[in-house]
Amino acid sequence: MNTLTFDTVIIGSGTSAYYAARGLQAGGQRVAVVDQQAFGGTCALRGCQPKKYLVANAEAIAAARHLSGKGITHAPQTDWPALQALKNEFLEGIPESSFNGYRQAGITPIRGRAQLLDEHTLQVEDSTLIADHIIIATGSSPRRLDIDGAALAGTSDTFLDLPSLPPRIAFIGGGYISFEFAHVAAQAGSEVTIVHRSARPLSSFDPEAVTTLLHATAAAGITFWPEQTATSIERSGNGLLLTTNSGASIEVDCVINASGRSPNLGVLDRASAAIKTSPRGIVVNRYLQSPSHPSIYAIGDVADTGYQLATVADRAGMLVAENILYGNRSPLELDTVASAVFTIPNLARVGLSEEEAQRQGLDFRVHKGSTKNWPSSQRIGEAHSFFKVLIENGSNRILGAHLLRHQAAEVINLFALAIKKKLTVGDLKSVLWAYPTYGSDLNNMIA
Ligand SMILES: Cc1cc2nc3c(=O)[nH]c(=O)nc-3n(C[C@H](O)[C@H](O)[C@H](O)COP(=O)(O)OP(=O)(O)OC[C@H]3O[C@@H](n4cnc5c(N)ncnc54)[C@H](O)[C@@H]3O)c2cc1C
Ligand SMILES: NC(=O)c1ccc[n+]([C@@H]2O[C@H](COP(=O)([O-])OP(=O)(O)OC[C@H]3O[C@@H](n4cnc5c(N)ncnc54)[C@H](O)[C@@H]3O)[C@@H](O)[C@H]2O)c1
Repeated sequence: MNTLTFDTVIIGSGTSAYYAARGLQAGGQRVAVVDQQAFGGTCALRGCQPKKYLVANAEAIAAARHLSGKGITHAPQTDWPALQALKNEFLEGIPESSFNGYRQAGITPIRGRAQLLDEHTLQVEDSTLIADHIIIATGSSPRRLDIDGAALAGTSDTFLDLPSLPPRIAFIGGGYISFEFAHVAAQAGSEVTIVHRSARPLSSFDPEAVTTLLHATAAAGITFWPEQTATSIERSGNGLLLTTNSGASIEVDCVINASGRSPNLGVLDRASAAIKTSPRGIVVNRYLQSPSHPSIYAIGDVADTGYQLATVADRAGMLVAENILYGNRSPLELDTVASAVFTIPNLARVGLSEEEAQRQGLDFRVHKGSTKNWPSSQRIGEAHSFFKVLIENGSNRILGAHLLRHQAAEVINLFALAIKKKLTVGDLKSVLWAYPTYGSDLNNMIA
């Protein structure tokens, strides 16, 4: 048994851990990063980045399709194995460069499964690690489906690595992953169904924008099945039969469970200290510290912050380093979190929803509409679009923006800056944006 001591040990090597480790090392600490899987974490290896390779392909196909008969004659087709090769080329080497990058930076990378024993002690395989502070950055995993035949369903990891594209795919869950992958699969030629348990999918986004996305989703050939909870999956001939609570069933070649992600709390299984958790993760104060165990901090998807986004994970990693080095002084502020679903077109939001602004009793006006008659939509054959901007009366500040259109994931960042910096309609209009661009269309959304 080997005993190693550090100032701080971080469990997990994902994006939140990266920023925490770098910050602590720069502050002079002896830091270790432990991971049981390939180094690099979800975003780089199994999430945001590889996904965008598939999305980029789908966007190219859709762009040509939307202009079919309007100056484009031969629609391109996805070569799925070649697309996978391109994505895998990007992934190759990330785990080793992540591991070696830590070492070169003077941070100790350790491979193995970590188990918390008490507030300062961890077991990693045959080693005991002792540290003044422990940061739990263990991320999240696909939620287990509690239905017959659950093991027949794949996860987002399965979809990202499919060697060939199944002709028929069903996604369980009406969230980010189902919608993004459904659009990818449909553009690549699959027959796609999304099975969702309630009437409204993507519940954190503006309902009108989501309704417009459902029109775009239907136009892309995707079937959306609302108010259907998956109850069983069984083998049927060469395929799978997915049945729902209404008794309806669908035969497909592949089922992907995208019904949400659960925090990875297995790290606490042997802990003598009762670290407080909720179904959303480890309970933390605004400094990302366990309220009952001050030597323990949690960041990223495993922390109960209400978000499972890479940007929130990164920010938490940076702040936790400051809080450990200098005493709790940097709270996690989540007032301006821009978020996008990479469907075709993108769905994006930042700031307050209409409902939230009403609940806060704010005096505001709403600018909303479609861009489909604007040149920026017409020149790309964009048939489905929606925007909604909330502007405070009196101050003329932007309170929230909700976009469903081409490049929405980029344009939402302009609104994020406006909200963060409390810019007014006048401030935004005083900028001479590059024109004609999707960014410059912002002027027409706030007028
Ligand atoms: C398909 C998909 C697409 C996504 N797309 C986006 C996007 O476009 N934009 C966005 O903002 N977010 C996106 N996300 C979310 C984003 O990936 C996560 O919010 C982010 O990666 C969380 O980072 P993390 O540092 O908390 O954990 P992770 O990156 O998940 O890292 C946790 C690490 O901890 C390790 N670990 C767990 N338990 C132990 C243990 N006991 N001992 C040792 N190691 C352990 C794991 O092996 C893992 O490597 C996506 C997620 C998925 C699944
Ligand atoms: N673009 C991005 O930023 C991005 C992309 C992918 C994932 N993510 C992150 O990862 C998280 C997990 O993604 P996700 O899509 O798995 O979860 P999600 O929470 O976005 O959506 C899951 C949906 O599945 C529904 N559901 C649950 N059980 C069901 C059942 N048995 N039958 C039918 N429907 C069911 C839920 O009501 C929910 O709406 C997201 O919340 C997000 O934070 C972000």
